[in-house]
Amino acid sequence: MGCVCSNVEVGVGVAVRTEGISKSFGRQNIWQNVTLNIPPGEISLMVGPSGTGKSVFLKSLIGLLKPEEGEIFIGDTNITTCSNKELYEIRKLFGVLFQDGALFGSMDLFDNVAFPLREHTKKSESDIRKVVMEKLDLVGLTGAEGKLPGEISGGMRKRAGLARALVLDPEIILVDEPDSGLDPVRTTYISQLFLDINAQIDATFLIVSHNINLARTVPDNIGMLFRRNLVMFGPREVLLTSDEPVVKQFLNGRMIGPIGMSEEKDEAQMAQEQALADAGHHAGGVEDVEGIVPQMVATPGMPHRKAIDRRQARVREIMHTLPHAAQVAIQNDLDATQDTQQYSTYDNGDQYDNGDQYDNSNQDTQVLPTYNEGGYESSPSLRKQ
Ligand SMILES: Nc1ncnc2c1ncn2[C@@H]1O[C@H](COP(=O)(O)OP(=O)(O)OP(=O)(O)O)[C@@H](O)[C@H]1O
Repeated sequence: MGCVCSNVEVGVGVAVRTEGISKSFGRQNIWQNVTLNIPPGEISLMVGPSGTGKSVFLKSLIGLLKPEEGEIFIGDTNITTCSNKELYEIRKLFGVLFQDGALFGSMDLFDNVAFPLREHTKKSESDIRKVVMEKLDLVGLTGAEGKLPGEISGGMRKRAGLARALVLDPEIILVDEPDSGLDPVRTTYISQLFLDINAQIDATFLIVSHNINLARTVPDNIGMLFRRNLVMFGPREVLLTSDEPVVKQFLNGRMIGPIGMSEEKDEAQMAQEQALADAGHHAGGVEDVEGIVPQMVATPGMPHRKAIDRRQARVREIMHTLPHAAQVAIQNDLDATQDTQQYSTYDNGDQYDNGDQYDNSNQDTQVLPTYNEGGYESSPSLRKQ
């Protein structure tokens, strides 16, 4: 397990793995049989309509909620069976940014950010000051340390929450809806911070969000929860080029598709909405975005984001298991990176003559690739409930 110290990085963030986990509250099943590997040191994003259990998933990963079935591994530790003492130690690997920053209203930003250091370390006050000021600087809040949470904007509160999430040098950073309550510009600023922090400390990120812009431009990997199942999890190119109706609908924010106002739609409602759209009624969203928009990069001057190299090596190995469109997008990206050593060039050249390597013929069962140790395996999705 790697360790990240204040200024010196000596390892990569920790891998997070779930094996067939299911969670219910009483008779309400939230999700079932969720198996995925979150690659260490990369930025992963979980999307899904409201109420699909994204926050419950995050809370399960740090042991705040316990799935009734399955196992969760943080590095090598199975947190579903480990002792409370071990769980306490494992939690120190995490930095968590909750939706509202979860700051103490009566403490100024300095004391809020210092809180975990005073609780969990024996650092002197002068060392605490050094760390707190460094983290406040990292999130652009130098000068605001004396303010109370009630005196600053929502965006600043989130950044203060992020500074607090960073003070114990986490190896895994969980972020719950970073965009909630933020305008699109501030959301992009905080997204830039995630990429910069990832470049600096190589921590594993899992962000939960329904923000389409963020999904398209920030993560290395994307997963989607829908109808109590993990529909897919894989490199960004897999979801961003997917023809899966629920994924396309979600990423374009349209009414047409399986997602309804309440969690799901029946066939009759889908047919009625399609008929309205065919008759010219605007189904919402923007025009379908086809293909991949460039991924954001770390701010110039930041260290090179090593997650890019690791992900490329990983994706190269399993490329032949991916859908054709994802292969094309990945190859374009690999070529662009080779040419420019940047991760931002977009070229839509079609380098594959056909999708032979990916057998997509089984349209009825809608099998989709889910990343697992060593590659992708097909997992049934959108099972009719
Ligand atoms: N502690 C709890 N006890 C009972 N039910 C809960 C608890 N926590 C969450 N739930 C229920 O689990 C479901 C999923 O909630 P969750 O907040 O994880 O969804 P979400 O996908 O994060 O939604 P949103 O995008 O709207 O934040 C909801 O129906 C919620 O009411």
